[in-house]
Amino acid sequence: MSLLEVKNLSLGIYSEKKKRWSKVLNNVNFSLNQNEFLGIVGESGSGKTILVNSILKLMPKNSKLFSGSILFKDKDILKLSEKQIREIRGKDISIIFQDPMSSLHPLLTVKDQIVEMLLAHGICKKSEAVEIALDLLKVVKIDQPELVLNKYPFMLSGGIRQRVMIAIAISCNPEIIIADEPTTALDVTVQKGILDLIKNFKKKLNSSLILVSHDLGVVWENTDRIAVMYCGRIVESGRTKDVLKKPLHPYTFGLLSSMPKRVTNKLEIVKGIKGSILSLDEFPDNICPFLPRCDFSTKKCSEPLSLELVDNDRFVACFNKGVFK
Ligand SMILES: Nc1ncnc2c1ncn2[C@@H]1O[C@H](COP(=O)(O)OP(=O)(O)OP(=O)(O)O)[C@@H](O)[C@H]1O
Repeated sequence: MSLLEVKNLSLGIYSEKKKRWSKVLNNVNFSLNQNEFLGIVGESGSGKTILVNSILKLMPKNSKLFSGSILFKDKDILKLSEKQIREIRGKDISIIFQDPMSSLHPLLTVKDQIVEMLLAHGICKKSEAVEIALDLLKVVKIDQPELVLNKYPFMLSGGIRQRVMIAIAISCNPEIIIADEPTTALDVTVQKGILDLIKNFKKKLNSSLILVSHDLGVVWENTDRIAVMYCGRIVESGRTKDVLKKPLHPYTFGLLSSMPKRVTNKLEIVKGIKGSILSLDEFPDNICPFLPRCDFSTKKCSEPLSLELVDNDRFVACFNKGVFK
């Protein structure tokens, strides 16, 4: 059985301006197995953040669940009370946000933030907490951890802040760690160090990971399975290597063509995908939302479609699977 199962998840957000609901998640299905690393990719606005935040029941106030469930250890997270979900957050499922500055408490030292997490979940006695906080800073490879322990977030560099965020995320040894664009706010030299740390979760912590990124290279190198999102839907999923070596959905193919490749020391011209992502309420619910941008569409593409199993653990929502090969 899977560790986490997202079933038929549809979520709406109310727009005051338009005076109507937009479906930001549309019948999303995926699962996460024990010790598995799953990548979620897609353009900005495709629904990646809203999806992973839903796993911790952190949906925006102006949202409404239309359908679906998120099963973790036989419990539907979406049906838990605020008190019940608070017991799970950080302890069983933790999240590393894109911008550590906005997720760390600005008025608490690093020590206080880690200690608070450890004590809130009963991980250790008060007398042991500072020692454990120090060890955690060593685990995330922070130099001079004793000094960093007493600093406030604004006194630290972006890379160190993100390492502190990771220390907090792993402090309770959670079963699932969600990393939502964990390196986007950091410069390139720091990114690799953070990704190397995250890679180690698998061996050292035995945790499962959901890694959200718009960078296919990052997902390729760091995950076992991948789900490609477009307009609030998963359009293709499967083993990362299978999907990225032989994409079957034209959107995945387009994302891959948009990756810069170095060829004989010259930068190849990136092909990209024509047009831009639709606003979510612009398209009928069950019609392929990629249709207006697709170079391979046929008449059949204006008929309703859904995500179909095509091979071992490989799902695709397209009538013309792999037609561009
Ligand atoms: N609080 C909110 N109020 C209104 N609309 C929202 C809110 N949060 C998200 N949305 C909308 O939901 C859709 C999905 O947003 P989401 O942030 O999940 O996308 P994303 O794929 O994570 O994008 P990015 O890569 O830029 O973070 C977008 O159309 C976004 O404008």
